[in-house]
Amino acid sequence: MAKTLQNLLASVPISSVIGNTDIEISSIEFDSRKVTSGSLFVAQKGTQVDGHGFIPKVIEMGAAAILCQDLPNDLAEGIAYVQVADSARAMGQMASNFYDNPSAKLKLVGVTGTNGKTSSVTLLFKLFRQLGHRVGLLSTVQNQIDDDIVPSTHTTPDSVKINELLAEMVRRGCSYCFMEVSSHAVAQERIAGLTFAGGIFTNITHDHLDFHKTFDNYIKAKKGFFDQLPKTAFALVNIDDRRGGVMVQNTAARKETYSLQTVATFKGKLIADSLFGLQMDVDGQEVWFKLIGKFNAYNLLGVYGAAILLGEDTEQVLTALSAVTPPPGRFEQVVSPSEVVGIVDYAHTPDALQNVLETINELREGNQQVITVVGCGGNRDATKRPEMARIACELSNKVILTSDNPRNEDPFAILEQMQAGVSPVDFKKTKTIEDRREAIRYAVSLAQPHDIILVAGKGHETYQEIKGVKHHFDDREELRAAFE
Ligand SMILES: CC(=O)N[C@H]1[C@@H](OP(=O)(O)OP(=O)(O)OC[C@H]2O[C@@H](n3ccc(=O)[nH]c3=O)[C@H](O)[C@@H]2O)O[C@H](CO)[C@@H](O)[C@@H]1O[C@H](C)C(=O)N[C@@H](C)C(=O)N[C@H](CCC(=O)O)C(=O)O
Ligand SMILES: Nc1ncnc2c1ncn2[C@@H]1O[C@H](COP(=O)(O)OP(=O)(O)OP(=O)(O)O)[C@@H](O)[C@H]1O
Ligand SMILES: N[C@H](CCC[C@H](N)C(=O)O)C(=O)O
Ligand SMILES: [Mg+2]
Repeated sequence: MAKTLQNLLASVPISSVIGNTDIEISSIEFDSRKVTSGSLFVAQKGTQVDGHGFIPKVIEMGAAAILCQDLPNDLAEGIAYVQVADSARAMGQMASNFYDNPSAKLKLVGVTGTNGKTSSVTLLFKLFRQLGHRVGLLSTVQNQIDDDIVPSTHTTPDSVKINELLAEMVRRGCSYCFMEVSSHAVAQERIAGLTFAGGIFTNITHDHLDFHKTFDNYIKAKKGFFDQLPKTAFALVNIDDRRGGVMVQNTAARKETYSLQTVATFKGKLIADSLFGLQMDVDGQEVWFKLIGKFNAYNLLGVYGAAILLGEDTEQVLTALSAVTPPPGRFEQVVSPSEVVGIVDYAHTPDALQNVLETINELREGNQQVITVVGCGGNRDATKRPEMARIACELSNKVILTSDNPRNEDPFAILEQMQAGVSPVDFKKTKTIEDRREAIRYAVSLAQPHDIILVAGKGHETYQEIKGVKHHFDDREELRAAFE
């Protein structure tokens, strides 16, 4: 189909059009800096600036058309203007049209929830490859098209990027794509216009209140994903989460559930959990998995359920899934020569930190001490800071509070907010060392053979972001170096 503005507007609700829509569009851009000759520029109202202010500039740069919510007072000659109620939403549909609706040409499954998205989509990706399919992946750690890795900048990319990647997946013969759907992505309409074959809900707990303001808004954003699923899709929810039912109350999709506690479409039971893996009963069959912790029992069960709903065979799914390894930076172990167990984990929310520390406490022997190194990100939800420090103290023998991507905030101010969550009794077990490298070295200096050091919050990340600059930093490398 020719990429004319007219064609790109198929299924887009329009308020008004000025100018000729029978023109070729070379690209869709929402960032003025990327506009070239023939681009459609999408003006969006962001959290920092209003993209409408760049309209005169992009016309100078050669834009052929403008998609906007507010028409400018001065209209330029020879430019097409399309006014819509929500430019981000319209852009999603237009991006799908631009790339010939790739999401409808493969089976696209989205995973949403506060924790477990990366873990679940990575398990699905590895599982479906094991089952012999060509698969795509959109995740926090990386995007992947069959064998090729495409670096990831967001948990969920913008709608143009999503469609570009999906189109490439289709071109390369992928029949499935598993993607993370963040709450930001739903709220900012990054998934508008996509055709999903299924959606999975893992859980919802405290995070991102800086962006969504209230927990209710955050729930609504996640629920928004299920509200827009078509009736041909499945909506698979963790029914053990209090909000599992609410998520799917207004969905047109087929509702399915998974649980470790109650009656559900997919029922599991945790039999044993150790530092080497999990033993579970899944729909009446006993299976060993290579992942650790009860939270991963949930991820595995959701993944298993989705695979069955996508038409795979139970036996084959369980056999393949039992061999799958976790994504990088999720309970990743780095063991020292004296057998101090370092664990690098991406727990960056109170719930994740609690889960991972509870898991460690359940698995440790009586004489193993738990030393936790943790920080909280700058320019992110500040309410989780005291909570995470409190949880770290409650569940560890020693806690070192440190920095985790301070971004544009003062790292010491973040640390003070963390310290506010430490009770007077716990104060003597904490130490604050702003420099993360020093913090990790100090933790290692305290550890006796067989002790456990949890380094939480950065997982797979290979940088420390300070004032807009990403400095190379990798918790796993730091642990290895400190162990030497
Ligand atoms: C808070 C947030 O989500 N911000 C995203 C948002 O930026 P924004 O609303 O602040 O944009 P803005 O700077 O105000 O600009 C408004 C508009 O003007 C345009 N502009 C701006 C400047 C210019 O010179 N020319 C121009 O045209 C911008 O492209 C934009 O369209 O839209 C941008 C373009 O799509 C995103 O890159 C940006 O992500 C930032 C980098 C970010 O850090 N986002 C994080 C919080 C995020 O999205 N995280 C989630 C979930 C994390 C998780 O839990 O896994 C994710 O999905 O990654
Ligand atoms: N199902 C789960 N429930 C609770 N905690 C989990 C679950 N799965 C993983 N975790 C914990 O949360 C951390 C992050 O997991 P994961 O990266 O899968 O989540 P995510 O939802 O992709 O996070 P993000 O929002 O940053 O993309 C893990 O390192 C682990 O500590
Ligand atoms: N995707 C999440 C990850 C946070 C990871 C943590 N290391 C931090 O920087 O806060 C976010 O952007 O909020
Ligand atoms: Mg993720």
